[in-house]
Amino acid sequence: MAARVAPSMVAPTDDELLLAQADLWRHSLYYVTSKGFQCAIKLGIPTAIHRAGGASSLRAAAGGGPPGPPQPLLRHVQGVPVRHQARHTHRHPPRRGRLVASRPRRRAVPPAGQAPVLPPPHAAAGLHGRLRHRRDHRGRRGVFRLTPLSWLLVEGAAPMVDSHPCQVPVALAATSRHCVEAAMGLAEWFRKEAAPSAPAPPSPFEEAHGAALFEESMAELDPESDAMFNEGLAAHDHSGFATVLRECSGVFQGLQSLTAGRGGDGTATRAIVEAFPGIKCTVLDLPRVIGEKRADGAVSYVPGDMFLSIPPAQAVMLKLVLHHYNDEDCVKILAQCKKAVPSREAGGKVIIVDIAIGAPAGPLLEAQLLMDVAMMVVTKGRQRDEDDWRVLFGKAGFSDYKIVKKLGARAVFEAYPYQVLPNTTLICGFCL
Ligand SMILES: C[S@+](CC[C@H](N)C(=O)[O-])C[C@H]1O[C@@H](n2cnc3c(N)ncnc32)[C@H](O)[C@@H]1O
Repeated sequence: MAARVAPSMVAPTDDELLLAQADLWRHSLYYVTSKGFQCAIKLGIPTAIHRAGGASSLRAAAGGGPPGPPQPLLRHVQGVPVRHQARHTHRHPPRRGRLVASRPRRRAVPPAGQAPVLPPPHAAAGLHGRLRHRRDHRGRRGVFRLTPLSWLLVEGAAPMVDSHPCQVPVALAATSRHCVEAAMGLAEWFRKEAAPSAPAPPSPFEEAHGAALFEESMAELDPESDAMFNEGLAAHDHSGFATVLRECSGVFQGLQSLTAGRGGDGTATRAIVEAFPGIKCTVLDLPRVIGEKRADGAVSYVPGDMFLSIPPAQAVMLKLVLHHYNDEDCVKILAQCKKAVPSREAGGKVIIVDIAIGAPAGPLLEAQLLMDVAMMVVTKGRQRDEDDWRVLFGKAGFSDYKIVKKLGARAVFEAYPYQVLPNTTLICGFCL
């Protein structure tokens, strides 16, 4: 039986329906962009172009001449992170190739009550579009060169760009079957989440694989995949930290001591000491990560659980930590931070490096929104916008906070404990 159209409903026009059909194809097939991107990385195309001196034919980059991958196949690899070196002459500076194809259309703010349309996932990579054959100034066809993104994907060398370790492990982890399978269970997971009486389910990742990402259970279940995820995590977390130290030097200047909560292998902490040799730094991480190590030049290592206690210091740094957790757990962690630092007057503060959703519309905002969904799929965490951060710091009992600087999709915050003034009650910046 045909569905009836209520008199108040206005049916879409033919043109709208034709566009809707194209939208349906796009939304159904965006995964191809991600998988094409993965394919380009697995073929080692950025590395090969780099080895060839920065410009190469795609066939050569993807495995040499015959019998390398057939050109028609390569042409259809979506999201290859390279661009054409089209008509490079001194008079005409190199033009960008067409790999960054159609820009996502601006979407109007949805009417009240209507769900916003999430930006197209592939747009976050800013890479979609087909390779087009062009000739360079020597008449060679299909010559490609590295884009800024492919600089991050060159393997086998020291970081190509200051403080940006190779991001191949990040891309391979994010596009792995583990993450894709977890996302495929989202509808089932939402049903469980919404069930009124049932306990909240674990993350979709844990539901799908029976182990929690970045936790002991994953190492026990599948050590090889656990190692892959941890490698991706380290590359992700360390990328761009030198920029933070340069651009936000005031956050660290004058500090006497700092504890890095969930400090991992201490790479970021060692970079702090290198840039600010006067700071006595401590890395806190789980016993299985710290092992027997207790000191490494100016950095001390303490095994422990930050939910239980954090080694005291003038500042505690939580770099890319809180987005792994829901608000309840964040409040517990921040409570331990407050115990670990002195009053604001004595320079006590918590330094937070994390995403603050709210970039202007475009690739940065799309990346932030996709990272929000990704955290929901793989952990129990989320990304937060500025309002969420304000509410969280308030709930955790901090007197005030400020965003020191936004750097790309991330932001650097300082949160201050209550200021205790003589003969006064506590001052709370959130209430004044
Ligand atoms: C995403 S964090 C690393 C981020 C790190 N702050 C950075 O920016 O490089 C991952 C680390 O958190 C550690 N970790 C997880 N739970 C922890 C806890 N309860 N207490 C301390 N460390 C923890 C893990 O062992 C892992 O090394």
